[in-house]
Amino acid sequence: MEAGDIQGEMLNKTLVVSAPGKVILHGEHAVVHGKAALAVALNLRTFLRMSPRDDGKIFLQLPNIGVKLWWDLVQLQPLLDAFPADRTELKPPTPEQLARLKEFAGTADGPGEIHDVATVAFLYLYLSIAAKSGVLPSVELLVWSELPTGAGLGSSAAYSVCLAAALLSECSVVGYPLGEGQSLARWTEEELDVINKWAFQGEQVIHGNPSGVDNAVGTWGGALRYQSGKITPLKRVPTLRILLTNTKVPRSTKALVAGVREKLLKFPAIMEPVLISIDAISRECEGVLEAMADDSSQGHYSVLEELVDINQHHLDVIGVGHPALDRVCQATAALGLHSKLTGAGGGGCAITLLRPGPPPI
Ligand SMILES: Nc1ncnc2c1ncn2[C@@H]1O[C@H](COP(=O)(O)OP(=O)(O)OP(=O)(O)O)[C@@H](O)[C@H]1O
Ligand SMILES: C[C@@](O)(CCO)CC(=O)[O-]
Ligand SMILES: [Mg+2]
Repeated sequence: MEAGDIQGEMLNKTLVVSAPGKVILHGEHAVVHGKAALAVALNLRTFLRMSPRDDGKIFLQLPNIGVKLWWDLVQLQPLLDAFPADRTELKPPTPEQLARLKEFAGTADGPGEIHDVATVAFLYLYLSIAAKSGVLPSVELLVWSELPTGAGLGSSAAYSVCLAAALLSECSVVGYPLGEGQSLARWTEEELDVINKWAFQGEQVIHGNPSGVDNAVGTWGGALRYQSGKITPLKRVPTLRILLTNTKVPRSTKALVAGVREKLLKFPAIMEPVLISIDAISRECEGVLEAMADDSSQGHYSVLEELVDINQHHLDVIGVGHPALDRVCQATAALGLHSKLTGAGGGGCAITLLRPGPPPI
């Protein structure tokens, strides 16, 4: 996996930002309930291009989901009263704010799907960030991704990270990343922290109750352990070869996360031990990866493969499996390989751990 992080580049007043998707090795869903997850940045990215306009309009083009919308800024002005300018610390989006934005999104001009949650996430970040300066910038934004949307690879997080970085730069909350003569740059650690916190807001609009692991990887890149907001970069990680299989079964992370919460409330004594076990799998895997950094003997792979199998069974128990994912697990098992779902599950992508050397197919 190629380490990734947000990159920004200025091309004659046009800002281009990109952020990586992610794969969760272990810990999905458990991480929403305070357990540890291990995640790595993918070499597939989301790109955002923002250019200034001088006609008092704002354009939003989201070709991956067929959205093409524009508004006159005077239409957005009345919404600002729902976005306090003196916002000192980041609070979750309020139901009232989201209701007003969903209603407003219905008034946009343009042929695209106007109710997608991505439009609402954009409006939420745009108004929240612009409210700090009170000036609504007239810009056009195009967001395009290499990532399949809704497939467990962190597409919503990469989308939110790009939006946050671009809008925070436009409103001078963070700097423009590029210095004189530079063609590619990243923001400072402090600025990345601000971008990550705002990206989490975007995830809250899209996901409802995200843990923050996805936007953390989209912001910081590389490989990391994430637990309850604490980001620990994994410094010594061996190169792992991982096969990604997209079942192409559509699903909603928000609905899957809500389903696990319901099950946890219904069967706490049954579900909590499963989440604790997933936490232990994440920690065990981290230890093995550290050991592999010095010694990539095959023995370590056997342990990693066992952890993949145990985690996949736990994910079935908490209700986020899918027959299509089972088929991937069975097909790879027939070749002596080990697979698990990645991300929210219920369809989407599975990961298969490959050993060094030629694949068995
Ligand atoms: N490139 C994009 N352009 C516009 N909207 C996007 C884009 N990528 C993701 N989204 C938004 O994110 C939603 C998918 O988010 P969801 O969290 O369900 O899937 P995911 O992030 O791909 O998977 P996971 O959260 O399991 O990693 C899409 O329906 C859309 O609203
Ligand atoms: C399912 C989940 O754990 C990972 C989704 O990629 C949700 C989250 O942590 O926000
Ligand atoms: Mg997502």
